[in-house]
Amino acid sequence: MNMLRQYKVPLHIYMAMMDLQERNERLFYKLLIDNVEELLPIVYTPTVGEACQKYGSIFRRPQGLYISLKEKGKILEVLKNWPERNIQVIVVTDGERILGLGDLGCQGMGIPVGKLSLYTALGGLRPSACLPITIDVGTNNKDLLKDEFYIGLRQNRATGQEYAELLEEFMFAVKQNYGEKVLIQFEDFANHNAFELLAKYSNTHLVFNDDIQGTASVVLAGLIAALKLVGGKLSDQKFLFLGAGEAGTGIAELIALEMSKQTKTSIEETRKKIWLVDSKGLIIASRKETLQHFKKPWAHEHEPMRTLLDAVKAIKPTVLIGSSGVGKTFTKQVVEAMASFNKKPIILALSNPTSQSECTAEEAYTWSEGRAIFASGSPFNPVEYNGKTYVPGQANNAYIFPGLGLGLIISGAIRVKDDMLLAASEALAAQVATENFEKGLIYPPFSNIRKISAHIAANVAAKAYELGLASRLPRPKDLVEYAESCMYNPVYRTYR
Ligand SMILES: O=C([O-])CC(=O)C(=O)O
Ligand SMILES: [Mg+2]
Repeated sequence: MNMLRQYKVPLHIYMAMMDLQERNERLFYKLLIDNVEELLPIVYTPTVGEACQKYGSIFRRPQGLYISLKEKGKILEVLKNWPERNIQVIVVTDGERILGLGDLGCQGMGIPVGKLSLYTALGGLRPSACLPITIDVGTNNKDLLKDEFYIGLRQNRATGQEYAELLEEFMFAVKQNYGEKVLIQFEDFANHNAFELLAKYSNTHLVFNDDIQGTASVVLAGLIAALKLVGGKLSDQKFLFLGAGEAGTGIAELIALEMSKQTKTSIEETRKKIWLVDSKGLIIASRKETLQHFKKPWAHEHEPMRTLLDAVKAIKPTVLIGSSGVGKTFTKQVVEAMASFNKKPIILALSNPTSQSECTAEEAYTWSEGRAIFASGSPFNPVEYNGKTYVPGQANNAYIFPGLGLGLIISGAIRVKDDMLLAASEALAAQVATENFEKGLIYPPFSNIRKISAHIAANVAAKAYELGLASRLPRPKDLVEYAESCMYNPVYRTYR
């Protein structure tokens, strides 16, 4: 840590950490686990975003497996080249929508690598059981295509049938090579592929999409916890989203599902409490014809509203959620409007990395006169306002996916179901302690994350058993204890 702390530039710490991961994996994980709050912003958002942008020029060794269009017909062989055999989790991207940074092509590899290091550090999966994969179908990023250090195929993205066939071959090669119980996490695919891949493979494979489902689960957990601060039930809230992509519609759907379960009303009914704004304004019934299919359920009757500010004023939401990938969109006027009709407005600026955050923590607290309950996708430091310290929470799927994955694996689950995401949310919300609430936090600190992950894993596993989707039998009695006993610990072995 002393050596790492000599670097003042976060990217340099990132590079030193990647070197350490290569040279002494156990020590890498020991540092990451013991200093999680300090190192998470390095190996994960926001620094990992910068690393992906510059990946070609900081490249040392391939840390994961690249599968390109050129390997079509040979994907199984390529998988067999990976030195580890007992893979339990794959995080795969095609690099088309890396965080809120757009198409970074093959340079998106930083994301599967970073996510999997959290699977180990936060969720306790063995490093050797984790496989980062980047599918290279080209990139439409003009700067990268011209960049002499670009590491991927120099062509525009393959689409349509060519794309679908490569992914189909990949999905079945994975199942053939690693079996039914390998978990495949889809990460940072563009909207048009993300929804389709998830729908296509969720009935044949153990898959989930972190941006759609992981984000949904973490936000729902934060909202359940936030109700302890604002009072009332989830169904008493009114939600407005800026951004109707994977995160926005994924969160909206999980909230609607939870409200529908709590109030025993239909999901069509509970969806009516949720409004979404996209780049064309408020999503309303008169736009239905031209909307992408994943936006259609949110097209309610309303007059057109062009801007977020107009929509906020008209809808008067109690919860405002930013998931558009576009920074600085929660302006002073927007936050002031939220604060004008809410005693405690809930404001979540989820877009990553920090540069894409809809507003900063300081802005949220200042513009709401310290009344906002604020959390963001990338971390912000505590803020002093009028002599009081406000600690913003980090509403990031990193709270959920390591524990969710651990729960799926220890139960031998063969499918992911929405009820498991709800179970994960409830477990996370239950981990927020009184002392966290007192600081305005709606998430527990990351310093306890391994304990939190064990609780999430236990709740998810319990749900898998309940649904008859768990194949590890008999069911362990105490699932929290069992989850903890399965977790990897980076300790040196004693020499004999
Ligand atoms: O990586 C993160 O910090 C969260 C995430 O999945 C994304 O922004 O795409
Ligand atoms: Mg992501």
